[in-house]
Amino acid sequence: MIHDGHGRTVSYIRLSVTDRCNLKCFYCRTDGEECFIDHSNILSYEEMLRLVQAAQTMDVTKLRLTGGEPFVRRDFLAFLGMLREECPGLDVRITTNGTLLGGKVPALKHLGIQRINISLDTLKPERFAHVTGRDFHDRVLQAIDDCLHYGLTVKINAVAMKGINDDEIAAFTEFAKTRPVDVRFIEFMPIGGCSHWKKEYALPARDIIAAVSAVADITPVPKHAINDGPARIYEIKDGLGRIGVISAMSDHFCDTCNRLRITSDGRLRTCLFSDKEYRLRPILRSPRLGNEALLRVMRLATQHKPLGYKLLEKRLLGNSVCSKVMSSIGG
Ligand SMILES: Nc1nc2c(ncn2[C@@H]2O[C@H](COP(=O)(O)OP(=O)(O)OP(=O)(O)O)[C@@H](O)[C@H]2O)c(=O)[nH]1
Ligand SMILES: C[S@@+](CC[C@H](N)C(=O)[O-])C[C@H]1O[C@@H](n2cnc3c(N)ncnc32)[C@H](O)[C@@H]1O
Ligand code: SF4
Ligand code: SF4
Repeated sequence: MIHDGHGRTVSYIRLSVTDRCNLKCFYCRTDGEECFIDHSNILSYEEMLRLVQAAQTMDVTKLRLTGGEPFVRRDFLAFLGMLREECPGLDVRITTNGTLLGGKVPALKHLGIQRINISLDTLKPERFAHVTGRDFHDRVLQAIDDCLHYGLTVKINAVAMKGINDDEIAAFTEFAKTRPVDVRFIEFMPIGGCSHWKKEYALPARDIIAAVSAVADITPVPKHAINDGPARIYEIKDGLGRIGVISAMSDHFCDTCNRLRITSDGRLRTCLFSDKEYRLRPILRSPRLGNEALLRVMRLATQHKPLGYKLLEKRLLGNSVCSKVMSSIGG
């Protein structure tokens, strides 16, 4: 088990397989012009597999595949197959916008995917189109139903924004009451050079929980396992599902942070809020350097993993805590 300089252990990698996405959620893709990483700089699946295998030797047990939109990348299912074959025992999860899942859920099940996080900020179709730029609300609802039908564990991610979807907390609570899903409200984070974040959008977790409590009887669930995510989860009395909050802004969870991020062009980021990156691609592509060199950098990076909330307090970039957009970091 590898420890960082603040005594935390790393057991979880978030790997972005692409920076491309078929949606343009206004809180995430703030890059005005379409500006994607050049194909030649995107890691091949073989290179990604090498990174994952190296991470496993550092006792990483959980891998989340994210993006951009992971299902936009060609042969993504084949990559899942490679991971299943080459990394048995690894807990592989996916975070997706759900819009491209149509017809793929049986294959996911077959490939051993048991858990999936699907983003859905609103239960209103017109609002969905307004927030994401595409009219795909039906597809996401269908994807959630398909995943539940095939027995996958589903978490819903909803970025909570005052003036945008704060009037839907009761509706989402009902959604979680009537389906076996965790609906997690995420506080809007000021990520990306020209982030659209404004304090007027801020909806702190305590206000969300107060609004949920007004319509349901909820009880906090204690965290148990090292790989429990950053969400604080609440059971709903007589509900099939649960409600959660990811309070990255108002009540940070940096002291239990157990994760590293790798972008699709092979840059290791030790904190969502820090622009400091460690370039793994040149090592992967060097004919001279092997896994030992990769591991050396990964260990060194981990030692210097910061406490993100301190960067948030400083907010050196004005509105934003870091310059890279969320869709190219992976969330
Ligand atoms: N600040 C911060 N936000 C995070 C971190 N990990 C995840 N998030 C945010 O939480 C939201 C949901 O992330 P997911 O991709 O669903 O991953 P997760 O919450 O770790 O998932 P689980 O392991 O299923 O709980 C996204 O907006 C992420 O950016 C983190 O370490 N720090
Ligand atoms: C960057 S997306 C990538 C995966 C996939 N495209 C999706 O939407 O689930 C991962 C998560 O980051 C969240 N996210 C994006 N921008 C955010 C922001 N500024 N603040 C909080 N969460 C954000 C999204 O809602 C999503 O749940
Ligand atoms: S990466 Fe995810 S959150 Fe960002 S624009 Fe695409 S679908 Fe929306
Ligand atoms: S802000 Fe950085 S240190 Fe804090 S929980 Fe997120 S990734 Fe970890």
